[in-house]
Formats: sequence, structure tokens, C-alpha cells
Amino acid sequence: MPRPRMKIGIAQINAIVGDFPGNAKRLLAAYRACLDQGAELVVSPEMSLVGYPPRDLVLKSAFVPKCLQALDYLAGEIGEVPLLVGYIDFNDPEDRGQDLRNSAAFLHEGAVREKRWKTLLPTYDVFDEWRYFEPSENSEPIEWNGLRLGVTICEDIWTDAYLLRPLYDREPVDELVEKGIDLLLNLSASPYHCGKPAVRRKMIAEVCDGAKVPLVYCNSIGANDQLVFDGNSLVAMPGKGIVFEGPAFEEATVVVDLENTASTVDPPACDAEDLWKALVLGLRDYAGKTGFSSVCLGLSGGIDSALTAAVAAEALGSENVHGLTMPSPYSSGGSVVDSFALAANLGIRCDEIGISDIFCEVKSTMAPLFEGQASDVTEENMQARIRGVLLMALSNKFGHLLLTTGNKSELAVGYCTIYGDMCGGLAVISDLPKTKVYEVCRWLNREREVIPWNTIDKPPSAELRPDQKDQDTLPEYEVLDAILEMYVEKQLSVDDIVAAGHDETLVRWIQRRVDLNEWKRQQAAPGIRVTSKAFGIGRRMPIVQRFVG
Ligand SMILES: Nc1ncnc2c1ncn2[C@@H]1O[C@H](COP(=O)(O)OP(=O)(O)OC[C@H]2O[C@@H]([n+]3cccc(C(=O)O)c3)[C@H](O)[C@@H]2O)[C@@H](O)[C@H]1O
Ligand SMILES: Nc1ncnc2c1ncn2[C@@H]1O[C@H](COP(=O)(O)OP(=O)(O)OP(=O)(O)O)[C@@H](O)[C@H]1O
Ligand SMILES: NC(=O)CC[C@H](N)C(=O)O
Repeated sequence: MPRPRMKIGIAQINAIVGDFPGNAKRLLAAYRACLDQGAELVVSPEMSLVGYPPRDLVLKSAFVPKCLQALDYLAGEIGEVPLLVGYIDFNDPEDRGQDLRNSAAFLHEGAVREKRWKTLLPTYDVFDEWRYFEPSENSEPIEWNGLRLGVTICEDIWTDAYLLRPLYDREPVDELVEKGIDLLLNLSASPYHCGKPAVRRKMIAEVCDGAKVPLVYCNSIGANDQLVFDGNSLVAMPGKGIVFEGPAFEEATVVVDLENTASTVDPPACDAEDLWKALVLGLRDYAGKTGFSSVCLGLSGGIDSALTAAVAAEALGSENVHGLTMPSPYSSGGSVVDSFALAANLGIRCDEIGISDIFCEVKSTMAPLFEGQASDVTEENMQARIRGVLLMALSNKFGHLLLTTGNKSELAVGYCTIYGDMCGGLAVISDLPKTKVYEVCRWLNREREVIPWNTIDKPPSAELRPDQKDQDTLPEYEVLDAILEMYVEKQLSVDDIVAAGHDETLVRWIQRRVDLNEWKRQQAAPGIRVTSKAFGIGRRMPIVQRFVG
């Protein structure tokens, strides 16, 4: 088989779900930038014209017709250098099954020349493609310019070893290789989680070696709802491994000369910098794509609100972040001092509004009803809810998006107040375990103090009653996070976790708290997914259930 000697353009674009005219413009700009760099063929991500994942929008009667209209427009703009674009098409009405196909179109000289469908439809974790699409029945190479191109869409190249999913009975790559191809192309929308870029590199190098042809993998970038796409597009050559890696967490148009490539070095498995960039992109795109230019949040002097504020300042600019520090009778002096120190480090606005008077007022208003009752969690939650009222007032008055600051560890066990500190539109670090919160903050402080060291060093506390510490109620975060990783991310049973060396009483307590607090999480603001199993769309648990295992 002759080796393709060509320059391939990779259009790593940030599409917005359902914005057909905007996505067509983004594609054209990237296509032209690739032409300027000498590309002879340009590849874009899965559903690059649609934005991924469009979910039930695809069921609206006007959705796919509008997509096809945009595809025709785009085709009209394409010249002698072809563009591979991801879109959604109708299934043949004669065919049984779903009405739609997850598709790739080969646009060339003003027209849609070829169409291909996705074969392997991921339906697990955050993916739900069987709900909408009919899989391709066969994989045919596209012939162009004396070459046979094997066009695949995301999951089509994923092999069993890398996925927790049912085995598929067909492997499109094997089928294409059997039919004879010179080049394997993959249009992808592969969301980020900690460690995923390294997994993709390994798998793509293996698939390329197996297929014995170059593999060009173009991934999406940008965040849509809870998912962050990291880009990191790849090119692999048989026997050489990965020879090119696109930028992470930013749009890019790059041209790779398949004749002139060198192997690249593997990045670390999961580092704090990746997590930071994912959170920044997640917040920037959520705000930008929903029309917010500014955010507000409560600053407690603690580490969670500090990291959330730092992410916001990086994503939207310091001038667009407004913090409120709201001491109650139980707040430490440090809560105010550390909040102002953080605000100074980040260059964000911070105002102090004490809540002691309102708290007294609420308590005395309820006193006739609460007579004879001891003070308990009710009064703790009142403070969190008063803060929620004030923060939502700030949000309403100035049009800020209110950020909630809870981390994954506390959301897992329900250590947070519904309609209180859970108030808000986006939960920035809700998929970041507390131990990772510390890791990212230490990384942020590697050159200068961004997060006040006092915030990092003091014992975590909700400060809702005298001398309260998180560890009065919760185990040490190292232990809690280790157990949560096994229970939530790996979905192991209590017995398995105990067998791994953890205390049975503690494991049972955590399991019960996680299960009981499903109701709280289903009312929580959407979060930004950065682990392999986040609460939200990829973990659909019943609230009412009695399974213990
Ligand atoms: N299955 C279910 N479906 C629907 N509602 C359900 C429910 N189970 C309880 N509920 C309701 O939930 C209420 C209890 O929930 P909620 O009011 O949130 O309160 P709760 O979970 O009892 O207490 C919150 C805890 O979080 C701590 N906290 C608060 C704020 C911040 C932090 C921090 O460190 O960041 C920690 C606080 O110290 C306290 O220990 C009950 O009164 C009941 O009405
Ligand atoms: N004194 C306060 N002033 C302003 N906001 C507060 C205050 N106390 C709590 N909050 C808000 O409520 C959130 C929950 O805070 P809390 O201190 O109860 O728990 P935490 O999980 O330790 O968070 P943090 O590490 O940010 O303190 C904070 O992140 C902050 O947004
Ligand atoms: N869009 C897709 O097909 C994504 C599935 C793929 N396994 C991934 O996570 O990258």
C-alpha cells in the first residue's frame, strides 16, 4: 500500500450546540486557516457543525433540516481541498430503526461528495447515542485523489481494552483495513477527564500500529454543559507512535505533514495543570455560551471558594468576579482576612456584609415555633441560606452568574446546605475531590501566592457553629476520597472496598450518606466533569431505592 504523502489540516474548533450558522463560520475560518498553511485535506471534529452533545434537540422537527441546510451552505464554500465535517443526517425512511445518523460528510468542490455514518454508538456514562441514532451497517473507504480514506467517528476507533462498555460485534477499523485503506481519519468529540489524554494517546498509537496506516484524530475543544472537550488532537504513524499532538484546551488550526514527522513524548497521566485548564475552560464556555460576562460568589476564607474565585478570575478576567464575605457570629477572623487577601492576590472585588443581625432576626422570628428546641443543624443551615439569599440578590441586581463552591467529597456525602451554599447556577469544582482541590491550589501557588497559604494550611471548617471543623463530622479527606473513588468512580461494592483495607463501619457510613444524598445532588447546579465518573448526566441513580451492596 503506498504511504499517503500529504499535508492534513486539523480544525480543532469550539462548536456551540445548535448554532449552525456560527459553527459553519467557525469551520470555514478554520478551513481557510488550514489552506493558508498548505493543507491538502482538512478534518474537523465529530458533529462539528452541530456541537456535541445535542441531546434531545435532535428530536425537534426543525433541527436536522437546519443542520442539512448549513451543510449545503458549507459545501458551497469548499474548493479543491476537501473538508470532512461532522453533522447529523436522516436515516433512509425505508430503513428500520432510529430516524437519524451520526454522520460525516466529505465536502469537495462545492458539493457534498460522500457521506458516512458512525458504526459504534456509545451508550454508557455520559453518552446516549442509541437513544437517537441508527448505526452504520458497513464501513466503506472514500476514494479520493488515488487514496482510500478510512473515515471513522469517535467511538469507532475505541477498542474494548480501553472502555467499560459492552463488546461490539463489529469493528469498523478492522472492516476498513480489510477493504484496504491508506489513511485512517477520526472525527471525535471525546470529553476530558483526569488521565484521559494519556489513555487516548496509548490507544491511538495501538490502533494505528494494528491498521498499519497513519491515523489522524481530530478532537473537539470547548465545554458544553457538564462536558469539557480538551482538543489534544493526535496524529500517529505505524511503528512510530504519536508524532503530533494538538494544543490542549484551546482552539487550533494546524497542518501536519505526514511525510515529515517525529515521535513525541508522553505527558504525565493526570496533572493539576490539566485539571485547572479544564475548570477554566468549563466555566469560560458555560458563562460565554449562556451569555454571562460576570460572576459572583461567597468568599469564606476557605479553600473551596478560593479556588472557585481563582478559576473565575482566570476564565472571565478579575474585573468580572465579585466576592462577598459574610461573617456570622461563628466566623473566624481569618474568614474575612483571608477573603480579602485572596481578593488582593486575584485583583477581584470583595465586599464584607455581616449576617449576624439577619441571623438573629430569623431566629427570633422562628422563636415562638422553636420554643424548647435545642439549637442544631437548623441554625447552621439558616446561615448558609441567608448567604444564599444575599448572593442571589447580587446576581439578580447585576446580572452575575452565581457560582457554587462545593467540592465532590462534600457533595457526595451531602455535607452542604440545600438552598444555602448549594444556591447558584454553576458548580465549578463539584467534580473535584477535596484532596485534588488542595493539589490544584498548591500547583497554582508554585511561583507566587495566589491562594493565601493560610487558607491552604488551616483545618477546613464550615464555621456554622462554635469551633466546628469538617473532621468533626467527616473522616480525614484522604480516607474519604479514597473510599469515594472506589464507591463512586469505580462503582465497587462495600465488601470490595473493605477488602481493600478500609474500615467497614466507615465504608458503610459513606455508602449510606452517598446514596441518601442523591436527592440533594439531583437539585444541585450542573458541574464541570473532570473525573471518570461525575455526579450528573453520567451517573443516573434512583433517589428512592433500598439496594445495599
Ligand atoms: N430524600 C429526600 N428527599 C427530599 N428531601 C429530603 C430528603 N431527605 C432529606 N430531605 C430534606 O433535607 C433537609 C436536610 O437537608 P439540609 O437542609 O441541606 O441539611 P442537612 O443535610 O441536615 O445539613 C447540612 C449539613 O451540611 C453542613 N454544611 C453546610 C453548609 C456548608 C458546609 C461545608 O462545609 O461546605 C457544610 C452543615 O454543617 C450540616 O451538617 C431535611 O430537613 C429534609 O426536609
Ligand atoms: N463567611 C462567609 N462569607 C461568605 N461566604 C461564605 C461564608 N461562609 C461560607 N460561605 C459560602 O458557602 C460556601 C460553603 O462554605 P463553608 O465554609 O461552609 O464550607 P467549605 O466547604 O469549607 O468551603 P470553603 O472551603 O470555601 O470554606 C463557601 O465556599 C462560600 O461560598
Ligand atoms: N463521542 C464519542 O463517541 C465518545 C466516546 C469515546 N469513547 C470517548 O470517550 O472518547
